[in-house]
Amino acid sequence: MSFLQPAGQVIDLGVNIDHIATVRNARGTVYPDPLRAALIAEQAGADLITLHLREDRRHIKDADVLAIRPQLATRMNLEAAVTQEMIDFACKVKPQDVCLVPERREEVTTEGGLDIIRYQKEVEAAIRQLKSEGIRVSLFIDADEQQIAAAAAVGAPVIELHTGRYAEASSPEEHARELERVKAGVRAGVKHGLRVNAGHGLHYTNVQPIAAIPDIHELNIGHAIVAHALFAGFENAVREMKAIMVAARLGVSYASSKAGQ
Ligand SMILES: CC(=O)[C@@H](O)[C@H](O)COP(=O)(O)O
Ligand SMILES: NCC(=O)COP(=O)(O)O
Repeated sequence: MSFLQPAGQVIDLGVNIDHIATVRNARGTVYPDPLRAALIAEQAGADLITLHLREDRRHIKDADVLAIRPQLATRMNLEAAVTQEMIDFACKVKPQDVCLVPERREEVTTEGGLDIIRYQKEVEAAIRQLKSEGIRVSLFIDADEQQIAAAAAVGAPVIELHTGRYAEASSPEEHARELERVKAGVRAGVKHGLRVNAGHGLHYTNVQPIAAIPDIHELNIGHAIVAHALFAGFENAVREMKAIMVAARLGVSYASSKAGQ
């Protein structure tokens, strides 16, 4: 599903389900299930499902990617580091999109964009291999004119601009400066004939100016949605647990909604 904006432009929402797996892995349980989250997200209007198979497997696992891929009605955007292991795995799974991202084991989250100039050879080889499997490749980069030009030069059809600095801006001046940087990045991407997406750190209160940029095709958002879901659904979750307990004590049946699985 896509949303028509007043200007007649369409923007897609990619729901990143990484942090469903973070909650699951914190207890080593099988719930909450990222597949279930992906299917609910699609029903709620997500245009694609994004998931990041980190090298340390801190959230999404190989088995999640394999289970989710055939179940999606929309498309899968698999985020992966530029390593031979990840590229081979992606070629096996064959998601519609692969977004190549930088990775540092010790980082809490993806801190910046992939340096296409520094890793030109590796990125070119990865794009070649992924393209040969019919996978569209996106490069997760900073809104930097030189990186954008390099992304076009290595043959990527899509870039995703890292909006982390925009999202973390701590003053109105910095916010305005970072928004302008993203806008300039979008213009540069369009000039180079690239499809431009964006994401990272976007929230219910900062997404509006980014979503309003007409040439952005897609926003990938995860952490804020998962965090908001906790409170949007918390009341029902408590109510349902209490109802199950009371029904059990009274010996009456209660149809549980498989809550939390
Ligand atoms: C590349 C990117 O921006 C997303 O993968 C996001 O980083 C969510 O995953 P992490 O929280 O593991 O970084
Ligand atoms: N590529 C960005 C993404 O998938 C979502 O990042 P975040 O919303 O979890 O920060």
